[in-house]
Amino acid sequence: MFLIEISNVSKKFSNSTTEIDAVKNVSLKINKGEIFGIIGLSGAGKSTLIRCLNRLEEPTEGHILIDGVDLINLDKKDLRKERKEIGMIFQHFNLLSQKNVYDNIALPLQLEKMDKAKIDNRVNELLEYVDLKDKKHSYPSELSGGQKQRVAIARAIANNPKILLSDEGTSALDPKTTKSILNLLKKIRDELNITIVMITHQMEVVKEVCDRVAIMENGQVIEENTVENLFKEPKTKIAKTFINSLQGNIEDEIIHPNDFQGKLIRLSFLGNSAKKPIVSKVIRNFNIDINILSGNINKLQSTNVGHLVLELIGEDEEINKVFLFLKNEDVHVEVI
Ligand SMILES: Nc1ncnc2c1ncn2[C@@H]1O[C@H](COP(=O)(O)OP(=O)(O)OP(=O)(O)O)[C@@H](O)[C@H]1O
Repeated sequence: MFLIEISNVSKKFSNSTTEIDAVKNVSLKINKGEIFGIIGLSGAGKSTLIRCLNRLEEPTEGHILIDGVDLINLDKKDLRKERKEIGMIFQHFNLLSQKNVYDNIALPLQLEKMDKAKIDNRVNELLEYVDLKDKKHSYPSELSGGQKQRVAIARAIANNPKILLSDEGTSALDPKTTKSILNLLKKIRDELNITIVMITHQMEVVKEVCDRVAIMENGQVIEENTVENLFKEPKTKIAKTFINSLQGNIEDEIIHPNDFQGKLIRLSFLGNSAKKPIVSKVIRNFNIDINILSGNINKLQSTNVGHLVLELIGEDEEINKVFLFLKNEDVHVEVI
């Protein structure tokens, strides 16, 4: 069984003059222990969708099942209970500025009416877990962005939820701090077995931690893929644009097929196929010339994905033989 089942969820915002379909008929299934990314450009509907997952936003249609329980059918009291299973972090941290780090983390435990000694134990344990023991008495204004997000994460997992939602949780952070927060999220998934759903507009985040990803555009999910396959064989144009936005993937901007006389191809290879001397084999076995135009490699959670853009110069018949050879070597070929 899936831990989260989003089925046919839509959300309309309307006022007297306009109607906006922020989320349109989205269905997704997320496994226990997964880190699932939802990526899309601004306005795609990501925030609205993730907020539907704990009913911070009421879906206009559809169902949200958490461990088989449909949140949509719950009354206020049962919803409050179910929400304890779903922690959430935000781009701007949403800490209480009047309370210090200790009290911010203690808050959800106090709401549970846990006794003081137990709260003290749990908060100290959480401070240790997120590596902020020395900031216990500091106020949010005295912390860096990364430290604030660590406090927010400790608060979000204080009640041992099954799920952690991240609404652009690293978008306000610099790349190094982003990495350390993503590592903390990975640790939370690995050690506490908390399922994480994160929305982001950064492909770096997806590449770094996600197992699977859904791409949203105009309120709809237009592609759902494992991160491996997304990098190897993106199905949609927007997925390709996101991948190309990563540092080093600038081929779209500099390589135009019209500028070359030969056939331009883009090879994608995963894991083992990345280790084979493909190019030299092609040159040795076929009567063609090769011009290497660009290459890069992306390190994903589980494997590496390499891309190589080549110009093949030779007879069509020979080039077709090369395509067949590459296919047999488990290399994906796209003619640009
Ligand atoms: N409370 C609201 N009332 C009216 N329209 C809204 C509301 N919240 C979101 N929208 C609209 O719904 C659409 C989707 O917005 P949403 O914030 O979900 O997108 P997003 O992908 O998260 O974008 P961003 O990354 O910029 O936050 C947008 O057109 C937005 O203007």
